[in-house]
Amino acid sequence: MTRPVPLALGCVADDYTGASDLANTLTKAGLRTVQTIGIPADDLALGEADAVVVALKSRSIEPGRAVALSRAADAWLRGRGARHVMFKVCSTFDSTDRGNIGPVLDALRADAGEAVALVTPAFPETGRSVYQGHLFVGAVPLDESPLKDHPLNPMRDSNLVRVLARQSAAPVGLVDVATVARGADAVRARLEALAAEGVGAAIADAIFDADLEILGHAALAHRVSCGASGLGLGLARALASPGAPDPAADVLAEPVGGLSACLAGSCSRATLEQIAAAESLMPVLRLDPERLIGRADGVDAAIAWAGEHLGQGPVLIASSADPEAVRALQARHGVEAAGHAIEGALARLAAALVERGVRRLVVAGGETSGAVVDHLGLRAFRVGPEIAAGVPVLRTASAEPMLLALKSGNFGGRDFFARALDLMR
Ligand SMILES: Nc1ncnc2c1ncn2[C@@H]1O[C@H](COP(=O)(O)OP(=O)(O)O)[C@@H](O)[C@H]1O
Ligand SMILES: O=C(O)[C@@H](O)C(=O)COP(=O)(O)O
Repeated sequence: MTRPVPLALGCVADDYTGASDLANTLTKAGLRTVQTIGIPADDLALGEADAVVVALKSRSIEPGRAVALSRAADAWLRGRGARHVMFKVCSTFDSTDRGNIGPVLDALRADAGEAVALVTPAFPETGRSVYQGHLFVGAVPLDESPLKDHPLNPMRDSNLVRVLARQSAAPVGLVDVATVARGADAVRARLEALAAEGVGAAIADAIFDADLEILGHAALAHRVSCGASGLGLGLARALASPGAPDPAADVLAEPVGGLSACLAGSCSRATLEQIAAAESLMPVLRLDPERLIGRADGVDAAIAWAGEHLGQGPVLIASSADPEAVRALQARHGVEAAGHAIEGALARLAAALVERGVRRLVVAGGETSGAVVDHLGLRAFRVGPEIAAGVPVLRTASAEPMLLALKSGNFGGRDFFARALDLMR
């Protein structure tokens, strides 16, 4: 039996949309990338892959469980020859004081035998930049952005050195923009100096892609790093062979046919605008969340509604609501109970849609996508062309293939749903 080619890069992502965002970036930079859902079976045939992104649903679960899953994913990737593993977190650093970024990174760093790990959620293409350790979303600090109202992890502090320190065992330091501007050797030297002071993680400033290229080179001197797609870009550019053929080219070569539908559980501002824009293009059903929590009649009614419309073209079904309505619902049912119940309802709805012939499915929301993909039992995707920054078309590797788009709540322009459906044929 021939031995598989060692992976150039391994990645552990803390949610499914985040994983496909990273897989998109790696693919665009020329790495042949496979996204798996959960830790793959030992004998998964990867084909010709340079990178594997293992998608976990570990962002908002109990920290001990997130650590265990991430360590197992890391061990699988190391077993496939990955020398460097990047832990993919959200570009808006979604987490709470309990974690899970700090506890997972502490564990992966200890397993890798590293004293310090470089951390940056910067992703300039989507407006995320880090300056003096403060995360900006577009022109505003994180704590003034819509992320301050996230249903599961409201982000109320833009100073990431402070945010990560609250959830890490070791002190957290800073690699500032002036050091990054001096190049990869200066960044490596700064990391060594921080490690000598006992610092376990270093937030690195990055404003432009060029900064991330420097950080990617510097990070490869270590066995583990942590960041969002921007760091993936830096790592991929440092690893990809120049002039490699486009790895996304053949994913849409064969149409999958079938019906198409969109589901939205994201309450992010971008998604709310995209749903409003879709209303002039396709039938939109706005779910009453009270009928999804502890009851099944909301899902049954939505399935019946979809049955009437699906034959005529795509439909969109959304539980999404504005921050005030989200807070009111959470006050009545609890944050986690409300979130999980709605995710579960949308997942059951997705399964019913697939049963009725949907083969092209767009899902908005990270946790929502996780619930849907799990419920559908999908295990691995090939990564196709980009719909919008951070969102590729995914193709299942199954005998009866499906096309999916898993959209992070914050991503995409107003016309996202139309663009996705146009590409997914
Ligand atoms: N109307 C609603 N009220 C409260 N929570 C909701 C509502 N609709 C969806 N949710 C929950 O909000 C969370 C949105 O998270 P997610 O799907 O990750 O979206 P995003 O990518 O925007 O963060 C999910 O847990 C979802 O079930
Ligand atoms: O890095 C990002 O912003 C995304 O890849 C991501 O992880 C977003 O998370 P969700 O909004 O929960 O999809």
